[in-house]
Amino acid sequence: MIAVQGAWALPSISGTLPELESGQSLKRLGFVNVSKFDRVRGGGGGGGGSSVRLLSLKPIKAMEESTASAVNDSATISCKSIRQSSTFGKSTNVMWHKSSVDKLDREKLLQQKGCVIWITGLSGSGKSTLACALSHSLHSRGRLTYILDGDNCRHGLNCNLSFKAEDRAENIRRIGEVAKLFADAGVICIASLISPYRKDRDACRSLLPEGDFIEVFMDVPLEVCEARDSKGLYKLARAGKIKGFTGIDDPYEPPLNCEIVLQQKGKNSGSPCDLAETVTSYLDAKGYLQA
Ligand SMILES: Nc1ncnc2c1ncn2[C@@H]1O[C@H](COP(=O)(O)OS(=O)(=O)O)[C@@H](OP(=O)(O)O)[C@H]1O
Ligand SMILES: Nc1ncnc2c1ncn2[C@@H]1O[C@H](COP(=O)(O)OP(=O)(O)O)[C@@H](O)[C@H]1O
Repeated sequence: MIAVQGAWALPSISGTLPELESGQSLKRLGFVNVSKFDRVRGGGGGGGGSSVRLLSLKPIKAMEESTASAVNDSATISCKSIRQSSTFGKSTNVMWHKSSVDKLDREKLLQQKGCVIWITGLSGSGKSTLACALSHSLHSRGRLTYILDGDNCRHGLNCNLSFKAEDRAENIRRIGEVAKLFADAGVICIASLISPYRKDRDACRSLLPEGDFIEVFMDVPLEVCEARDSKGLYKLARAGKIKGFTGIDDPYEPPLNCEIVLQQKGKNSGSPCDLAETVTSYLDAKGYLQA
């Protein structure tokens, strides 16, 4: 059992050996890099087990100093903030805070590399189905994934956005930013949304380090998507009951140079599991399935 009091003020962190001695549990909590502890015997438990405590940690105030840290021998907790404030869009006087636990630490813990798999294509091209098959396949191999589905995100995060071009752009920008956070967390993030405009997808790509944005194009002809029409939306669009439907009276710009193209032209052009396997093999070959 580990007890940690207060997120910024950490008067004591205690636990039992060998949990704490290995540092694993604390690392999992994301607070400290620990190599040495003060040991406290007994403590009224009667079980004779050792317990370990980090003593004399000073409270950290994140905003006050450029580097706030609490040191006890070799145990250090730190939170660095860049002193110079900046402006981002409408956010003025904002500062970046850097934690002592970084992406590499999290990737080591998860034994994988965080990245974004961006699945783009027409409605009905199989984006959501591939996202689910891929997530299932990776999960069964012990890899942590998370799906950001366009349809699903429009139920909450993006419920104030329509399908006009600037709202689609904002939808994609937000999902791109969230996907970036997931990748930074070490997660294999699967974003599945039409994302019809090249420049919006490229903007999301530019948020990530080289190689970490893997664009997957569901290359499925409109006729095939329309024949599937699993939600009946093409029928409504053809009847003029939905305006600005992608592929009917709204544009879709296919990628020019993406990492993976999944073509489904004929009837037997690959089951969702086959398609997921293609993506998994790519991730494996590029080293994303190990730390
Ligand atoms: N006008 C119009 N055009 C396209 N799609 C429409 C539209 N209106 C509603 N829908 C439904 O919304 C889903 C697409 O949402 P996305 O967030 O992926 O779209 S976008 O990336 O912002 O273009 C899409 O889901 P998928 O079929 O899974 O692609 C549709 O169910
Ligand atoms: N690889 C595939 N082969 C044949 N049918 C598929 C495949 N992937 C998806 N489908 C079917 O196509 C329809 C649309 O799939 P869906 O994943 O909802 O597409 P999207 O998310 O792009 O709108 C569903 O009925 C689904 O069962």
